[in-house]
Amino acid sequence: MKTGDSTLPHEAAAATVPPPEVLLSCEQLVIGYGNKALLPPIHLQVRRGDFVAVVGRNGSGKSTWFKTLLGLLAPVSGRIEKGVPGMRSAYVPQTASIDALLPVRPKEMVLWGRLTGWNFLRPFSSPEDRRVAQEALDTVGARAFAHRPFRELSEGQKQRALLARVLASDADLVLLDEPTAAMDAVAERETMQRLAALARERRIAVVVVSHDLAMAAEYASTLLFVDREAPAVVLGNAQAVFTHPAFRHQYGDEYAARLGSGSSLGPIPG
Ligand SMILES: Nc1ncnc2c1ncn2[C@@H]1O[C@H](COP(=O)(O)OP(=O)(O)OP(=O)(O)O)[C@@H](O)[C@H]1O
Repeated sequence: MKTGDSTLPHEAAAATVPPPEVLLSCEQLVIGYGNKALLPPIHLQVRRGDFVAVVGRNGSGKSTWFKTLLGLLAPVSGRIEKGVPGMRSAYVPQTASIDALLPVRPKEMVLWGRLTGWNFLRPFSSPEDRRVAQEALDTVGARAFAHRPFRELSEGQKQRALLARVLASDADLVLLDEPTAAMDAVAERETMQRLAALARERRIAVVVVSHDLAMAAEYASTLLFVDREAPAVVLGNAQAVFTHPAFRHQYGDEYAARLGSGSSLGPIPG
């Protein structure tokens, strides 16, 4: 069993500059069901400004890690620390899991993203809330369908609405489970660009599950590769992950090499 290097790139920065705050920390975290470990221990720190992409094949444990971070599933062992006091987190589930729940329109959904704690007692949103919500809807190109029922939207439109909610939420830490799965190629790239900009400019920590490895490599500062079969957890930059034996075993040497070289990618062989 292999555990990757847990040092994120900025940790190598000059010792005189204090590192950004840690917003999420997993200490030898073992995830699984019914006390049965799914993966080797996950050991990482996510700081302000980090953009971490979680990659791995279907059934490899990505959503299980998210569920554990959210407190929906108890860790088998190890610890999770959520950063600083008063920190706000936002979670964007895979679209399918909220479809039926919401007889609501994107406009309200995004506004509600601004409410937390005692704010729930405030019956009306403020002009500032409405301004921020509208700006978020515009940013993701959702203005045209902001007033339509959420459940009538296309999958890609739903994902845009969910992204607008994150933009409006002022969260410090954002966890997104396959936020671009139903988007067209242009929207997907725009979304990854926006998430990278959020991390960089607003100093938010972004953790995103993605099956688009080339896009993850291009925009994320760090990749977390999980592989239930090996089993393995590999943390590092794209180069380190794509050359790792466990990754090459799962995706094939040729495909991994093409990813590593950044050349144009065809479908995954096999
Ligand atoms: N409630 C559960 N009890 C037991 N095993 C489960 C449960 N939910 C999921 N699993 C198993 O845990 C493994 C990891 O599932 P998980 O949903 O974390 O994968 P994933 O990497 O998110 O996959 P995908 O890319 O398909 O979304 C799978 O083998 C799955 O069958």
